[in-house]
Amino acid sequence: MSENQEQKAKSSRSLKPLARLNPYLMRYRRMALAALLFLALAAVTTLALPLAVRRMIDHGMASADAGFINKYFAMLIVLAAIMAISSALRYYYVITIGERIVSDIRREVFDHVSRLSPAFFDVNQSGEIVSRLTADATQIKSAVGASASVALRNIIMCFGAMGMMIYTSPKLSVMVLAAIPVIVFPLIGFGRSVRRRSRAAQDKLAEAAAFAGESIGAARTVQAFNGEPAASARYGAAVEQAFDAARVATRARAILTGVAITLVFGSIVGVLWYGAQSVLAGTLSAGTLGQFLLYSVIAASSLGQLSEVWGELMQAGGAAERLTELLAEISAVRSPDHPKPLPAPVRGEVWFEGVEFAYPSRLERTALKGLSFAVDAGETVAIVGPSGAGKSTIFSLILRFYDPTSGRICLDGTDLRDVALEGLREQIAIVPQDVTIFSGTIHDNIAFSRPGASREAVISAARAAQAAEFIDRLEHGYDTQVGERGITLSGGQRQRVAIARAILKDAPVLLLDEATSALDAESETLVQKALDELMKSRTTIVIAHRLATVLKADRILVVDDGKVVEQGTHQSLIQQGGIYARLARLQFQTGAQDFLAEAK
Ligand SMILES: Nc1ncnc2c1ncn2[C@@H]1O[C@H](COP(=O)(O)OP(=O)(O)OP(=O)(O)O)[C@@H](O)[C@H]1O
Repeated sequence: MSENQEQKAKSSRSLKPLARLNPYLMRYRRMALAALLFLALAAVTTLALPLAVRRMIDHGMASADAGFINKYFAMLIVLAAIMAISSALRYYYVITIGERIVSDIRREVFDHVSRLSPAFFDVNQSGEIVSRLTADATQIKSAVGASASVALRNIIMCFGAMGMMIYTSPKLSVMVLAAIPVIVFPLIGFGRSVRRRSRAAQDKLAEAAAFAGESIGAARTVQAFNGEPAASARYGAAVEQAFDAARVATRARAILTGVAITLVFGSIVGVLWYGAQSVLAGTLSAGTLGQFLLYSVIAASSLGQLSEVWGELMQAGGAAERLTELLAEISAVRSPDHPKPLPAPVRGEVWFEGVEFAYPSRLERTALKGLSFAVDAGETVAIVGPSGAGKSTIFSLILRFYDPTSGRICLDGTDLRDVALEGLREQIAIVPQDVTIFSGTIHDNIAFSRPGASREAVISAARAAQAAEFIDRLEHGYDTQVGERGITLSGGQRQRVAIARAILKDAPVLLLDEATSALDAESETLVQKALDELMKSRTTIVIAHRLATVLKADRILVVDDGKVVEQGTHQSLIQQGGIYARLARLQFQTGAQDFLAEAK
């Protein structure tokens, strides 16, 4: 067991994690109080019933007084009505609070997780997080909504009935009370082990869900490699593991229930036998024994129900623990408490000064090793270098997905760590290699970079990005559904949507990761035209894969093994005959060879 798991196991031996739900409950104080009030009212009316029964047996029936019996039956009806109304209201308030709290938790966890820095997502599977949002949240809902109220009602009933038992017959009660430790201690022990096992089952389920999400998301790749049997086997094994864990948890709960009922009813039967002897001996009235009997049945069934929901509450404790763990996760990258303002408007100078960086998930390998360069406002700089040199890492650091281990990165002379995160990212537009298209309309996808943008603004960005023409040809134009639940766009179309997004954002700094996949000649021309438009009059840093791009750049930075190893224009670098010349020959293929031929 890893240290982390051990810690989790240790902390999962109590109901304490449920206390983490308190702040949420406090938000709905009034509703909670109302629920508590009706809960108590329903319990008290239930507890009043046996009193009526005794009086009826001892007075009404013994003396065959019809008027007395009628009066009592009328009272019973009133009691039943109070019980019915208060039970209905309790149900309404309790379930509503449960739903409300879980909606709040879901929103908060999602808000929090979506703001965590990418370092978190490097080591956590997205499917597992989604499973926590759905399965764990649902468990909390049933706990807060149902189990907690059942538990509370039964605690009130149990104590109330026990009090009334003592009032009815102290002697019989002493015997019952003596049996209680025998009943309660084993239950507590069992309850703990149930909770531990439930957490294990939920963990296994989350693992299975994570794998399913990954595999279904990559269905094409899986099918292309005939990977379905392997994926099915892996998912099947994960589901079976989850089942095994759930069965172990269920077995523990079943034993818990059985043991509880045996202990409780065994003790009651023993005590009643003694009571029956007392009635025969004339030391106890039949009505009193009846009353005692009813109270002990109420106390026992409350205990029985309590032991059942106890397990559920423990499960919910596990779920609350897992969700609050997510909420306690602190983002590695945060806005400073007192952010420095950036100049308005931002000019767009980007400096790297002796930047060292290792990914938090791979600290042993330094990705950037003292990287320094400066990009002037409005300049276009192309970054080239072999695979794994650290080019994408540079982009991640400019966007402040991670902070450098040492050295600093500045925008217009201000260290990125001193600037508000949102303010920084407002100044940067990115066109990534793999464009994410969200499910929604084309309009929404372009306006993603500027929510609330007008239709005119979106259309003009699409025009500038050479995307308007293909959008106009779609059946519903800008309102066409794309992404997961809509049509699929081609590689070139996706890129132009991404460029339109960047044009609409109109930020002073542009990060452009050129697609490596070859587009057909027509798309290529269109994408190039769109990019030319986008790069106009702003600082552009481009991870270049095309000859046309490096030729147009004001300067080329050659990055290798986390450092800038050469700088200059295409021509000067070719003449140096270093890494760039070699890369250019390989990377830019025929285009470069033509160029080299021309240069000679
Ligand atoms: N999220 C990550 N976590 C851990 N290591 C990473 C992560 N992303 C990249 N790396 C590692 O950091 C190094 C630099 O990667 P980077 O993606 O910056 O290279 P690149 O020059 O962009 O390569 P390519 O041209 O192939 O995209 C590589 O060794 C890579 O394995």
